[in-house]
Amino acid sequence: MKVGCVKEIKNKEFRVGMTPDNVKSYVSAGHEVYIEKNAGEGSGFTDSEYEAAGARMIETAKEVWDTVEMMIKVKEPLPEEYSLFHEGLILYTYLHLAADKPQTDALLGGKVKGVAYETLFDPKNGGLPLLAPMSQIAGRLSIQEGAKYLEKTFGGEGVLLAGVPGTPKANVVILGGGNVGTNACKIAVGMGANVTIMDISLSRLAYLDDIFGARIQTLVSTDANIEKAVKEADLVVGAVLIPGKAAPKIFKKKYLKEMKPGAVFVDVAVDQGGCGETTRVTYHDDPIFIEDGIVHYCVGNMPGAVPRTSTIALTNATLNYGLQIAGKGLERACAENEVIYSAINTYDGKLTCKNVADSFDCYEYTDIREICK
Ligand SMILES: NC(=O)C1=CN([C@@H]2O[C@H](COP(=O)(O)OP(=O)(O)OC[C@H]3O[C@@H](n4cnc5c(N)ncnc54)[C@H](O)[C@@H]3O)[C@@H](O)[C@H]2O)C=CC1
Ligand SMILES: CC(=O)C(=O)O
Repeated sequence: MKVGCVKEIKNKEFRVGMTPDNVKSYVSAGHEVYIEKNAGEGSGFTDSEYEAAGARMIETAKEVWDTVEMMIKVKEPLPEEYSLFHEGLILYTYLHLAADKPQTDALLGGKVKGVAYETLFDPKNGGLPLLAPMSQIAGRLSIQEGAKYLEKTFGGEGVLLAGVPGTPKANVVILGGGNVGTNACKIAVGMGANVTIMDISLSRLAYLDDIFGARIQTLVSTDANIEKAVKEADLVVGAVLIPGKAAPKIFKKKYLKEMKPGAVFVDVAVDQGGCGETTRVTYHDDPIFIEDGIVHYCVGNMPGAVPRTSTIALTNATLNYGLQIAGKGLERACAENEVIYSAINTYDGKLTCKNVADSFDCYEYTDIREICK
């Protein structure tokens, strides 16, 4: 198959969909690989490394889009890229459609086979194996960024997470105890903060209680518990997910006025629309805004800040499923490994992810198994 990769065009996005080592794997499997010149620059991969691995380096993104049967990216396509879609193209990337109707319309209209990293569910491989590595990174970064924006000169209340002997430690409240939440917890505990983590899953809370023991407080995520906890919080991390769906708005606007002025809210779940009523998307070059005295950090591509680590971590996970899809074609890859069905969000003009369809009122859901054969 002809597979390829273009330079990401999202604001301050430096990750890339394929490394030179990935290229070697695709070429060894008999595929032709097309890479846009300078695509790997932001992650520290040079054109000559891609060429040595067997890639054909292409001058423009348009030529790559026009040539390939399978495009391997990191972020969702942006409006400037919609006109480059062609019928039957396999687009293997993060899509986050529940937060993006224009993109959903473009993929359906272009009859693109949209294979979304974030909904691929593989119970034998950790649940959401193509989301997990970026969630690990974003979870860890959420505390690093939160600590920075708690500094007075960055607009925060002027509190050090760990405190020092004789002063109170900061209170960190984490909403959602999955991959982002667990990694945020690890760093916050490591930095010496008081950590409270909430989830709707009791079994997840039991797991967190087992691994962190007395160093954290676990609570069921209810409106009452959230309202009580955030009043005392210095840093709140939004880390909830219902795969494919728009995030539930559990961090309410009315809480802001009851919180400490200068407290920070890092909404990692912003890529699924955000779990804060006051969340709006921000970018790395202007990552915060202040509403009702609370600093909001809502960057939808947090791992893009550490692209070398993130590209390697992401492609470690995407390579194996990507090789299955390229090697067998999407249809046979699904038939032989049924977990891949769960990643297909759009196919032949139909919306095939139930949770995405449920997040909108306007699309009919089609069962992918009925049409992808
Ligand atoms: N902004 C960014 O750069 C990045 C954003 N993300 C996003 O972070 C979010 C979380 O991802 P993961 O941790 O990997 O998901 P996950 O599936 O591992 O964990 C989500 C957790 O949220 C819990 N949850 C669901 N509803 C809840 C509620 N009402 N209250 C409390 N907990 C609730 C679930 O039970 C689950 O344990 C996703 O939207 C993901 O796309 C991930 C990586 C990078
Ligand atoms: C998960 C995601 O959207 C990201 O890593 O940018």
